[in-house]
This record gives sequence, C-alpha cells and structure tokens, in this order.
Amino acid sequence: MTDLHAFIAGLPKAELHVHHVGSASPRIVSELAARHPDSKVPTDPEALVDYFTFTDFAHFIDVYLSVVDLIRTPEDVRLLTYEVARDMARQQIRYAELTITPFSSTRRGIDERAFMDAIEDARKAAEADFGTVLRWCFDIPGEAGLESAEETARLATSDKLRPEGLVSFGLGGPEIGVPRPQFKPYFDRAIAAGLHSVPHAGETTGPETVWDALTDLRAERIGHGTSSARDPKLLAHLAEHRVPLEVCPTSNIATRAVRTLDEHPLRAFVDAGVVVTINSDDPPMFGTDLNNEYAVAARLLDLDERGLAALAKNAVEVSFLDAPGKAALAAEIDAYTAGWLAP
Ligand SMILES: Nc1ncnc2c1ncn2[C@@H]1O[C@H](CCC(=O)c2cccc(C(=O)O)c2)[C@@H](O)[C@H]1O
Ligand SMILES: [Zn+2]
Repeated sequence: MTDLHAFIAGLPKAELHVHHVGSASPRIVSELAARHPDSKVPTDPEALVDYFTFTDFAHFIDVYLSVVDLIRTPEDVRLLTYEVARDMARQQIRYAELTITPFSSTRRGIDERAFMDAIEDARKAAEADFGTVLRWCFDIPGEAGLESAEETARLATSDKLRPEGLVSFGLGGPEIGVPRPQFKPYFDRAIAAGLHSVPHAGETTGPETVWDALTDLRAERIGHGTSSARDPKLLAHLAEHRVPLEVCPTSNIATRAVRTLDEHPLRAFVDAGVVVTINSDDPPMFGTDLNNEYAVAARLLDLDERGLAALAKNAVEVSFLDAPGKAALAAEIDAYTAGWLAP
C-alpha cells in the first residue's frame, strides 16, 4: 500500500451517493442467498465478479433487480442495512446518506411498517456498534412509472411511516425514456414535507436532464451529472449556485456511461469551479469501495493528502448532517490530516 492509499484508508469520510441494495457485498449476498436458495444470484465470490460485469446500463439494472429479489423479509432488510454499515465503518466512513428504494420492497410484499422499523433498528444499532451515522434518501425507481413515484412520496411524507433518519428524496434507475419533469408533483410534496431534493440526472442522458432536475425537481445536489461537462453554461450555473455533483467515477465506467477513467469529466468539473463529492454508488457491483474512489480521484485530480482532505470536507459540508455533526466530522478530518503530515 502506498502512503497515499494508507492516508485514504484512515481518513474519516462521508459518503453521499451510495445505494442500499447496491452495497450488498459478496459476504452479505451469500448470507441472503443462503436464506433464499432459489435465487439466481451466485454466492461464490469468483462467480459474482463475472455476474457483476455489465454490458451496458440496462444490463446493470437487470442484475441489480436480481439482487433486490434476494431481500424478501424485514429481517433481510435489517441484515443488509446493518452489515452495510459494518463494511462502511471498516473504511472509516463516519456518515453516509444511503439511497433506499422502498417501493421495490413494498411491491414485493414486505409490510411497510416492518420495513421502516427494520431500517431504523439497523440505523440505531449501527451507530451504537460501529459509530457510523446513517441517514436515508428514498428514491423513486423512475422506470417503474408514476405508481412508484406516488408510493415513494406517500411513504416519505406520511406522518405515521416516515422514518426519523430520512433526509432526502431522489430519483434513480434508467433515464432514457424516463423524463424528469413528470416527477415534479412528487418532488414538490417531498420538499414541502422538509426533504432535500437529490435526483440522479445526466448519468446516461445529456445535460438537458440536469437542467430539468434543477428546474423541475429543484435539485440541491445532482447524482452523477456526468454529461454536464458537455454544456459550459450548465457548468457555470452549477458553480455559481454551488449545486454539488455526486461523482462516482468507477460506476460510470462499469455501466459504460463513460468509456475510460482518463476520459472522465471529474477534472473538468473542478476546473469549472463546480463543487464535487466522491462516491461509490454500488461498490461491490462495481468492484470498488469509497477508499478506491478517493484513490481514483487523487490520480485524476493530482491530489496530495491536503487535496484529499479538502475533498472529504466537501462531502461533509454539502451533506444533510446537522451543523454540530458537520463541525465535529470536519474537525476530525483536520486533526487526522495534521497528525499524518506532522514530522
Ligand atoms: N448508478 C445508478 N443509477 C441509477 N439508479 C441506480 C444506480 N445504482 C443503483 N440504482 C438503483 O436502481 C434502482 C432502479 C430500479 C428500477 O429501475 C426498477 C424498475 C422497475 C421495477 C423495479 C422494481 O423494484 O420492481 C425497479 C433505482 O431506484 C436506484 O436506486
Ligand atoms: Zn446512484
């Protein structure tokens, strides 16, 4: 391990763009598959590497949904959530906003009350046992249609069901053929209920989708926003209004949204003055983790320890953590970096 990799491994971090089911490691997949042996998801870690090699974005979503099918009971939901937090803690991730798609679970027959209790129970246990603070983003799986938007908005805004850890409202899945403006009424409801707007946009379609997310969905941060690099006016707007991009470099290669890491627009975003955060999206499915994404960012942006610490602090600053939590985590990053660089 180089010094920079060791620095990253110990750096306290926040992650703002990571999916719940997409974080199921081979260890967790094996445990779930043992509970549900009829699943087509392989349990052998070597076979999983092949299974998690995608020909395009649509193929990725097919495979993703086969892992969704492994989560059938509230106890599966609890196990997944708690074990994902354990994997995060091992990477010194202190705070994560985990994107959860409750529609996928409720439509598969998991009771909505039991679902909320399972994620909340796991959140509290993970904070007590591992020190990792979790918050939720509930996302609409856009391709599943307006029925899924209605269900997600209902679950996210219901006084009786809305979980304490919920901070934001998102929109994921394929973008092609799924225009963002149709989701405006659902985002309006979520925002009126006090949730932050963080849709995916510009991952697999052009910059116009990012404009739609800003205008119609009142996005406060953009998931990916990769194609923004093709529109200088959009870059200037993102920079001026300090709308951060949640960049997930390895994900973009794995889903073939970008051809190679050297062609990734991360550097163009930074050069344009856009606030960026570094994220892992669906780490085991993309053969990565947050530490590796920081190493990729260090290479693409030519960063040293101070630059990496600044990137980690970006994520804290634009997170939806409360002010004392942000101050404490930023101070922890500074203390760690000063200690590392001290002679
Ligand atoms: N890189 C990504 N970019 C975008 N999204 C990503 C990414 N990674 C993970 N996701 C997740 O994939 C889900 C997609 C689920 C979906 O399309 C769907 C369609 C029809 C039916 C059902 C169902 O459950 O019955 C689900 C999204 O909601 C999102 O949370
Ligand atoms: Zn995502």
